[in-house]
Amino acid sequence: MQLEIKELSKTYSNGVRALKGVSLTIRQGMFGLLGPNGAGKSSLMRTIATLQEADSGSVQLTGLPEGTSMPGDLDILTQKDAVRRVLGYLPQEFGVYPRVTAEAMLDHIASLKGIANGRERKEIVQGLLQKVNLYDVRKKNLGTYSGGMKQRFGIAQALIGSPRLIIVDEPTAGLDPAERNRFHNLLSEIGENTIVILSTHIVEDVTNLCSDMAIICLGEVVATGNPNDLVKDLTGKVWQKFVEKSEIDTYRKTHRVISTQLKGGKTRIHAYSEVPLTDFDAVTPDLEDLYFAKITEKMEVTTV
Ligand SMILES: Nc1ncnc2c1ncn2[C@@H]1O[C@H](COP(=O)(O)OP(=O)(O)OP(=O)(O)O)[C@@H](O)[C@H]1O
Repeated sequence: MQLEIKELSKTYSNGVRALKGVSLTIRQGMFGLLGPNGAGKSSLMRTIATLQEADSGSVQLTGLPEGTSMPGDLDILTQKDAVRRVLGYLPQEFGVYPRVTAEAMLDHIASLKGIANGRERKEIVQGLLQKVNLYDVRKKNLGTYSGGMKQRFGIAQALIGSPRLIIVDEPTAGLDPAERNRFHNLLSEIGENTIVILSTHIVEDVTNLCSDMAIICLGEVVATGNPNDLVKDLTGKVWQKFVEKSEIDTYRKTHRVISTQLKGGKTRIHAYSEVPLTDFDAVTPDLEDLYFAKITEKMEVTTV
C-alpha cells in the first residue's frame, strides 16, 4: 500500500500559490512532513483528507488490502466517500464540544463512521479510551481536558474504524514535554500496515518517529527520503563557530549561515560549506541542520 502524490498544485482565490507541483511517494509507516509556517503542509494534508480541492495533479492510494472497505486502488481526489472510510484525520485546529463527555463523543463519531451495532461500538470506544489513556476520565466533559488530553482524544477519534491512512497535522504544538512524549508513544503504536503522515514544524518529532520524510518550503518539496540518509549527505558540509551576537549579521553576509543558537551567553552559528571554513570547527550534522540547510537554500534562491 502506498500514497502517490503527483504534481499537486493549489492556488487560493487570494492568489497565494500554496502548492506548486508537489510530488511524493509515501509508503507504510510513519512519514514526517516538515516545513516552516506557511510552507503548504496543511493545504497538502487537507487535500489528502478530501477536505479541499486541488487545481491540478493526482493523489492515488494504491494496494489497499483485501478486508478493507475498498480493496485495490483509490483516487483520493475523486473517490472521496470511499477514501473517508479508510481515513483517520486529526486536523491542526481540533475543536471539541465542551459539554460532551469523551465517551459519548467517541460513541457518536463511531456511529457516524458507520459502526451501527451498539455493543460493537461500545467495545471499540472502551478499547480506544484505554489505548489513549483517557479511560479514567471518560465521563468528564471534553471542555475540562488539558491540551494534551484533547490531542489524545483527537487521536482516539482518528483511529475509529481502523483506518489505513492516518493524517495528523501539527499534533504536538503547545504540548509540554511529558505530553509530547506520551503522544509520540501513541503514534508509534499505530500498526505497521498503516500509512501515517505527521505534519509538523518540530524537527525532533520527525527524528524520534519517522522512517521517511519530506521537507516542503514555499509550496515545493525541497528534500525527501530516509532522515538518516538525507543527513548523511550533509557530512563534512556543516561548520560551527561561537561568535558575539553583534557579529551575526557580518557572518551572514560572508557565509551561508543556516542556523544561530544562543548557548551559555554566546551565539553558536552553523554554516553550510562544501569546503572547510577558516576558524570554524567541523560538526556532525543532524536533522535540524538538514532542515535549515534546505529551507535557507530555498529562501535564498527565491529572494535573489
Ligand atoms: N483558505 C486559504 N485562503 C487563502 N490563503 C490560504 C488559505 N489557507 C492557507 N493559505 C495560505 O497558503 C499558504 C500555505 O498555508 P498552509 O496553512 O498550507 O501552510 P502550513 O505549512 O500548514 O503553515 P502552518 O505551519 O503555519 O500551519 C500560506 O501562505 C497561507 O497563508
